[in-house]
Amino acid sequence: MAYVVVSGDEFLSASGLGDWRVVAGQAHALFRTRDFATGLRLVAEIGRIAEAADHHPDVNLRYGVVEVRVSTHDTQSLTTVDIALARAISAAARDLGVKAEPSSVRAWDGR
Ligand SMILES: C[C@H](O)[C@H](O)[C@H]1CNC2=NC(N)=NC(=O)C2=N1
Repeated sequence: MAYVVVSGDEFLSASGLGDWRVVAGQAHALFRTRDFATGLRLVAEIGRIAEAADHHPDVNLRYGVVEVRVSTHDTQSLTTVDIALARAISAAARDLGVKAEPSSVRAWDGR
């Protein structure tokens, strides 16, 4: 795929990405899901979105929390595809009544 690379600032200034923060070149969101079942539903929806787009985030499911990290592996950067994926993930969370907590975003291990 011909990716269009964007900087962290360009990613964050795209519309509809208020849930997201950029840490070490990757975009992160943290969703407070309140319980495990809601977290599982959000992860399932993220999986459906990722497979449809053939673009896959990293996901960390815990009790009450789903952390999501997005970047493009092929370019080792953020791209316009990450913008679309992040928007779709935020919309899925909103549809489930799940709120993001950008102030709690942190970097986590592994790429
Ligand atoms: C062949 C396939 O299209 C590629 O490997 C896709 C799959 N999913 C992907 N997901 C992400 N996040 N970055 C990629 O570069 C990527 N590449």
